[in-house]
Amino acid sequence: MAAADWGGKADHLAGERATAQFDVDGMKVAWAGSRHAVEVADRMACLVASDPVFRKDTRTMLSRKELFKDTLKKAAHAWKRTVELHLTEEEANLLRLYIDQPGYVDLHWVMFVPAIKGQGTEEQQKKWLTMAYKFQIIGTYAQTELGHGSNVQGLETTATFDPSTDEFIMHSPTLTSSKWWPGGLGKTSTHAVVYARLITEGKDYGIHGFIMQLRSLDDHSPLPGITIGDIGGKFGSGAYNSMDNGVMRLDHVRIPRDQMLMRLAQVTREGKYVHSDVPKQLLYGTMVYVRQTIVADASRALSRAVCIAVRYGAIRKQFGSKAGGPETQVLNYKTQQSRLFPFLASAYAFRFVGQWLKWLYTDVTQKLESKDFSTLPEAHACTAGLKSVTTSATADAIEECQKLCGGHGYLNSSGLPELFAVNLPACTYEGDNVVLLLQVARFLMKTVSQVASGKQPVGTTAYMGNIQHLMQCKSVVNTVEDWLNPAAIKEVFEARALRMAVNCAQNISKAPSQEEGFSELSPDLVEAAVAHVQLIIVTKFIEKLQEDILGHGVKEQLQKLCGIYALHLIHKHLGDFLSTGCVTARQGSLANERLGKLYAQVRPNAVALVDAFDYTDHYLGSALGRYDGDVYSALYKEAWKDPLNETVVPDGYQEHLRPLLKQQLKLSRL
Ligand SMILES: CCCCCCCCCCCCCCC/C=C/C(=O)SCCNC(=O)CCNC(=O)[C@H](O)C(C)(C)COP(=O)(O)OP(=O)(O)OC[C@H]1O[C@@H](n2cnc3c(N)ncnc32)[C@H](O)[C@@H]1OP(=O)(O)O
Ligand SMILES: Cc1cc2nc3c(=O)[nH]c(=O)nc-3n(C[C@H](O)[C@H](O)[C@H](O)COP(=O)(O)OP(=O)(O)OC[C@H]3O[C@@H](n4cnc5c(N)ncnc54)[C@H](O)[C@@H]3O)c2cc1C
Repeated sequence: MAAADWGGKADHLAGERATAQFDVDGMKVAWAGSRHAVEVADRMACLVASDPVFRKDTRTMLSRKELFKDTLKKAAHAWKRTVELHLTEEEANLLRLYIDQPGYVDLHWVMFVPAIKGQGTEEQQKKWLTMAYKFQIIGTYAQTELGHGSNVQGLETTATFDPSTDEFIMHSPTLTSSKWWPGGLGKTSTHAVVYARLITEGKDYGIHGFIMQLRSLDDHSPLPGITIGDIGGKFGSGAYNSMDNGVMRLDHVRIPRDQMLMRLAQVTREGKYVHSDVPKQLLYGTMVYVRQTIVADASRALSRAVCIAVRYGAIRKQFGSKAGGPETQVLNYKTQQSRLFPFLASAYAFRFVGQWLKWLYTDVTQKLESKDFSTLPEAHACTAGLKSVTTSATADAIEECQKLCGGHGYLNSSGLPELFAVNLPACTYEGDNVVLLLQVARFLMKTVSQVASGKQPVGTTAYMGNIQHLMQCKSVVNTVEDWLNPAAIKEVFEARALRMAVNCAQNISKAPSQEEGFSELSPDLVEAAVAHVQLIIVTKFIEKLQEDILGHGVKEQLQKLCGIYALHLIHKHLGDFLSTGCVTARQGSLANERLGKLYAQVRPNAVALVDAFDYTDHYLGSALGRYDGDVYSALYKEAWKDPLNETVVPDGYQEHLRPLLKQQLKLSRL
């Protein structure tokens, strides 16, 4: 499909494609999840690529105002096309994805609507979602404040119930209580779910969600008592600057009582606070939902960076043989392979774990609907942990891909700077990654103590039940080939994760208090959480390989990638594996040897493995990652689009350059 917008010109990567040892179409299905998923993604990607309104090749050259207006134009056009073409929800989501420009619509669909769905009563859903689905209102998720983001319980905005009028008074009592960051709040949203401390009958009941109208639906001006604006430019050109992240202060703004989201708790007409029989953590349900979607975003972003670096690495040549032979493709350097192929493997690993996480989320949601809350802690730990590990790895990998592409990777036209700038904040939003890993660690410490008291753990912590074996087992690996055995790989990952968690639990128990111990050991706890999450990713990749995978050679390639993913982690975290006694130094070096062999086996398939991501040139947005590999013409062409090249002699020459040169010339003649 990527060839569709390539137009059948000379394929500089044809030789690379000819060496592939597997069926690329089959791999596309494995990556996308189903044949249907490939087809619908293709259709939506082509729809976007062929529509001039969705062009993005000069995006990084636009001023903030131009970029913002361009985002409004694209969002409105996307909605028009959605309605005209009667797109399904799945198609509309993909359309938004391939437009590839962060904007208010993301918050509307990904947070505002889910917050009302999860926390609103049926009546509230009917009222607000009806309008939201038709874009009669635009909503955002206003939780974070200038003074607090991670510590949600520390938010300061108040919602004080006034029984005399049956209203809540929404107020920002301090500067630090100003809402700060919500996407779309700055200039676009007409409504928001605002999180505030609920105060009734003189008592503070903590954080709850409220629907507020922010702007007039006639002229878009802020409603009385509401001060609102954009928080300013962000990292990188283009990138997340298309989003109007906002600041908002509330001055005793009144809203009707029925605009408190009342599924989890209610305030009666008399002002009595009533809590439903559901866990209060469901207040955080929207974040669980979004964290799950962010894992899929991470695999997509990583795969785009890898696609660019692999294709460019196959085109770029540096240095020849001493005998004056042809120059070497940089992708053939072993150092490039050992830096890049783990990212290729990680992209596939994150994709598959993201598909599993989506399943887990759906399963938990169904259980919650029938009032079974037992799997909520695990869902929280899995979404928090996977969001954290995949986004951190992705941001680091995109940065490394820039270096893998040398100087040209630093150009905006490579697509990498923008990709990095857009994905970097995923390490922070929806929960800072370290804060989230500490949540995972908290869950692990609880599980360890439950195991100690004889309770059998389930789900992703089931391995902890095998504590007798895993605390003392020694890896059976004795040859390089033994590292091909998934059971041997899984065992060392399980043993490492369990031993790190148990070590932490034992050390915490020596501290004066649980809280002090947790705080003192938090760096170790974060590492234990990472080990647990990496185990989940490795396990889900291995489980994926047990499914029916169609297409010649597809499963074999995935087996190699799974091996690379697991073994590169053993190599990278060898200190953990050695210090916990899970592998010996010799086994560690055998793993590294195996890794080198796997890189060599993947090399002839590398370009085809990134083709299987099925990205159009439009979506990839990279002169270096073009499907046809015609990199140099593209770089050359892109350079001339820069506004600096609009004139031969630059603006500023007469005022600043000419006088300087003339003066220096005069001085030299003296
Ligand atoms: C195909 C689709 C295409 C779509 C198009 C693509 C577009 C993609 C767009 C993507 C858009 C993304 C946009 C993102 C915009 C960003 C938005 C935001 O950032 S919103 C703000 C997010 N804020 C946070 O995440 C804050 C982080 N902080 C917290 O979550 C919490 O405060 C805390 C968990 C860190 C601490 O909370 P606290 O109440 O103090 O908790 P305790 O530690 O005491 O825990 C109490 C108890 O609760 C459990 N817990 C905590 N969180 C949860 C949860 N979420 N679910 C379930 N349970 C939870 C915790 O484990 C404790 O349990 P216990 O049993 O007591 O141990
Ligand atoms: C691009 C972007 C978009 C966003 N969109 C929205 C939005 O739409 N709506 C919304 O409500 N919010 C939004 N946010 C806010 C976001 O959710 C918060 O920034 C995030 O939750 C982190 O909180 P913080 O900024 O308070 O960081 P802080 O908590 O102040 O973190 C600062 C540092 O302290 C560390 N730290 C904090 N607590 C602990 C701890 N307990 N133990 C150890 N270390 C700790 C962190 O690791 C970090 O290194 C957005 C943020 C960004 C960057």
